[in-house]
Amino acid sequence: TSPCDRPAPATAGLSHDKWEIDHNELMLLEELGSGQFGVVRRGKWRGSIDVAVKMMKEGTMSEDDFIEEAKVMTKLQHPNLVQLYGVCSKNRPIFIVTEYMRYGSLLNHLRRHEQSLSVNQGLLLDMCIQVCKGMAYLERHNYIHRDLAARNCLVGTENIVKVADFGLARYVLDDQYTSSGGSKFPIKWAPPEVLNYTRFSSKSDIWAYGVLMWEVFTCGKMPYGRLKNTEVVERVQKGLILEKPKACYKEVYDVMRKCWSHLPENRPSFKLLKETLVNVSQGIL
Ligand SMILES: CNC(=O)Nc1cc(-c2cccc(-n3cnc4cc(C(C)(C)C)ccc4c3=O)c2C)cn(C)c1=O
Repeated sequence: TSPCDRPAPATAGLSHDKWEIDHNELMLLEELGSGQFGVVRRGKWRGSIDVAVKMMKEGTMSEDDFIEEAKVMTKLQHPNLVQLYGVCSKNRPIFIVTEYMRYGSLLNHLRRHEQSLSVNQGLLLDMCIQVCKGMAYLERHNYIHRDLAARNCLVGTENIVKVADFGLARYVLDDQYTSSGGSKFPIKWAPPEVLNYTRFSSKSDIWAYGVLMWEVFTCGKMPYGRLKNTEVVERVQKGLILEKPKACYKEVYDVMRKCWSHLPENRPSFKLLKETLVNVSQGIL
């Protein structure tokens, strides 16, 4: 009998994993910048969908572990999370294909629009609430970001803010980034238990979220100014915290301070934080 009249094997089509993207369906456009894993470009997927494509530089990522994790990450879907569409893992370098955010990193956005943003605390608080919603979703799914900061959030149209690159820190091969003594380790966003034991948890994400709130209400200042990492470690371990930003309601600063409770168990959950911040925004605005 000819192959065409034999029934297709039951596995036909399943072998093409839905998180695998055919690179022939991608059209690469301008470069957006480069991050921990190398160059990122804007692109079009299937002719019309705007995407960002990370082109993994050799030796920057433990690729096989990541490709395994990608199956889980594509299932994390929320309006305030930058969506992972899939990976092109059949060739090297591998591509990570995500949703495209038109206005780039939140940190650059804050710095660029300081004049108009510094007098609009309602908008600043709304940005913080959007990040909190995305993080509350990750918390519900027991997913830890490990590098939450304004630089790792992205801005879209209508002041939409989304959390990016959640969980990717686990696949970075650069010791300067992964070890707490390294030059690229995000010391200024780390709580005592991470500085001392690199113990990451949703409660360490909460500490980082408090620093992100401080970044938002200072329109992108560097936390602890020009202090060296060693000086920041000393201060944090002694219980010293970031001072209240000038243009920041006391109720908002009180929320930041709760995120910086020395003991992880004394910090709020993202679920509770969201309710608190929404109440604060209704109360003061
Ligand atoms: C104008 N619009 C845009 O530029 N839009 C966009 C810019 C980027 C972009 C461009 C260059 C570098 C990076 N970047 C930055 N930090 C990173 C940090 C990490 C960790 C592991 C250290 C957390 C991993 C990857 C990256 C990374 O790829 C990004 C996110 C990504 N997306 C989705 C956009 O919509």
